[in-house]
Amino acid sequence: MPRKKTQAGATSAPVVTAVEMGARQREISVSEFFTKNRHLLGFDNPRKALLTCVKEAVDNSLDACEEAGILPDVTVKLEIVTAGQTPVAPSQATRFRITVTDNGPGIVRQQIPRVFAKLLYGSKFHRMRMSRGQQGIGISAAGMYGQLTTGKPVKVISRTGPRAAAHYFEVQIDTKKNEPLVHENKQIEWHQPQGTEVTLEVEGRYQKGRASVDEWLEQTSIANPHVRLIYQTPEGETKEYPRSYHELPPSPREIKPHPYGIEFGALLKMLQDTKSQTVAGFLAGDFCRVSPALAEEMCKAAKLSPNTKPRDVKPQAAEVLYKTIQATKIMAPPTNCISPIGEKAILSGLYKQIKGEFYTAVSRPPAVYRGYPFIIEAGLAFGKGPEEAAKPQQASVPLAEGEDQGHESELARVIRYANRVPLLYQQSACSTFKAVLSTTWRNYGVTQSRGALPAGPMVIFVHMASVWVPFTSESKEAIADYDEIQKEITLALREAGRRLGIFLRRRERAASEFRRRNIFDLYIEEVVAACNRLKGGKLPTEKLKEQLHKIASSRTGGVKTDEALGKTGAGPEGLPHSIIVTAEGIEGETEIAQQSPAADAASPPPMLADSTPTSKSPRRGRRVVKPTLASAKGKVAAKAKGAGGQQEMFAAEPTQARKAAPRKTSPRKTSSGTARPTRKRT
Ligand SMILES: Nc1ncnc2c1ncn2[C@@H]1O[C@H](COP(=O)(O)OP(=O)(O)OP(=O)(O)O)[C@@H](O)[C@H]1O
Repeated sequence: MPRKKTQAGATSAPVVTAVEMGARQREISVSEFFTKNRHLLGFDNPRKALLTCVKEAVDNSLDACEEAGILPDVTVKLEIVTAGQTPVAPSQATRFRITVTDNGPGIVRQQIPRVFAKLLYGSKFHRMRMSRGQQGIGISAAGMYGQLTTGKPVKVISRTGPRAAAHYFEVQIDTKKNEPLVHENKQIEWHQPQGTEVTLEVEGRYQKGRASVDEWLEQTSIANPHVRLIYQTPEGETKEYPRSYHELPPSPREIKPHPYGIEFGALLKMLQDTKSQTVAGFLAGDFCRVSPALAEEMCKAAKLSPNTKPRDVKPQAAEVLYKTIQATKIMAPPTNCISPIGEKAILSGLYKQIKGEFYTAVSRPPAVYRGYPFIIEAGLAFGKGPEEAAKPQQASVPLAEGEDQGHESELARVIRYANRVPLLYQQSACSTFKAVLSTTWRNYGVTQSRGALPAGPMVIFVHMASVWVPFTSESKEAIADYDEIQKEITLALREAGRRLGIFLRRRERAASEFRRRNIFDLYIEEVVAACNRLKGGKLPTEKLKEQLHKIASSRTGGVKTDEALGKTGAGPEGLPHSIIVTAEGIEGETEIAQQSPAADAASPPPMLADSTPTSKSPRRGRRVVKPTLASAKGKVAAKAKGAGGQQEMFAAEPTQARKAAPRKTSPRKTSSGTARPTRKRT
């Protein structure tokens, strides 16, 4: 190799000629690229890699079930793989076997090798329809990671129906070619009539807490209350997240691209690829919201004959057409391609998983970014639950001026979702998190330091549903900061915050009125006795007492105070899609709160309550709710029929409007078969 001499006479590094450089040029396969850059796919450290593998497999199972119209039953099993016989503690283990089984439609035999061992191969990338998966990378990347770290192939069992045979495959990726290598392919006996089971062996680390597999599954259950999820932890524990919503989300429709959403290059490509014979036909047929009349109008404005063959349109004419399209008023894209979670299901999920005193949910109307329709949803769970709230405050040291109570300094927790999938990493890069920070929570009665999260026992839920979620990277961890998206999230959070503000203000006012009333009530006995003495014992004391109690009540807010404190069973007035939990019972969307136990009755005993709760969101587990009464306005109250029983009885009981149902404690079986008392609200 020629070496150049520097001016000082020393020999420099070898010089390479263009020919030599040319000889080194090589195509890079997508698998090779992602092998080197696996951090881009969420495999940057063993703990995160374990989560990414679970996430990709579960997302696919849920997508497949929903698309096939099947209520998903998904099992996730994490097992420790040891080299020798000595058992290893889960936190010390470095290798895991992940098995995810679903009851979905299965995968046809011919497709299995490419689905699991070829990057950028999938059914979702090219269509405009909401789904968890988008890119066609996820599960094959997880398989590739397993292959890279343990050398083991992906094992797949799939069956497309009870009459079809179950097929077992072992596949790996040929990373040089990005093509599958099939090591095993046979028919087997499988106990499931239909579905798919994927087994991956990977290097990983299991640690509970924030951004763990446990947290991800818990959050998945919040946003997907129609899913029944069973999780077998590496510790050998089985947790079940029961189905609390028995309807599938409405199936999203596939739509065509909106003209505003495409870039010039994409238009050129579409003109070449279209099956339409004329430009007008192309515009009306290949885009949504373009009628034949509008297509003709656009052609006219672009000075292009509507009958021109699309392939004959020259780049210059195409550019004029592109500008014309952008300048034309076109209806926003249809939104039936998106399936939001919905206020009821969000409330149900939050109520099921998080102990609190106030819950609310907001679904915004559809909006559009870059031609892609999207919907933002927000939810709030506030408080620690009435049991915690009722606990006597610890004798505390007097607070200095401006100093907060202990729980006040606890920051809110934000749980983020994209197309129903929890996002656990890169929080600060996410548009949802930025919107939470920029919301002025002080306006809603919550303390907040400048540029910080609001303080208090609060969980803030944000969901973006779209046909294409703009993630900041292929690992799909944070949503990019488009102005339209940011604005919608802010509006949803403001509405949820406004409702929280109403609840807090009302509760504060009512509590102080109630204290005042108690003081009046205390003196009524004394006053009546004194008056009676003055009148020589001839006073109708009971009547006077009753009158004085009435006055005390009306002077301290009357029924309104009782309502705000949850003492009447009336719903939270002026707070739509909300639940208020008080020591007396629940108010508002009581039907939602009742759905969990009903669901439980249909499925084996859940073990959720047995799992360790996270510090800021203690899990509710299964709870028997005993809402009190229907208000005189005809609001319904739910009757609990006993522990774990079906709780579908909703009856309007206007006559009982002031009688609180007695609450009992009844024993209930846990998953392990031991009796556990149900929660008692009083
Ligand atoms: N359990 C399953 N049941 C049915 N089909 C499946 C299952 N798992 C994967 N598939 C099919 O395999 C394809 C590839 O899955 P993969 O996870 O690689 O990509 P994706 O889900 O399309 O997108 P992303 O990379 O964003 O996750 C899916 O599009 C789906 O059609």
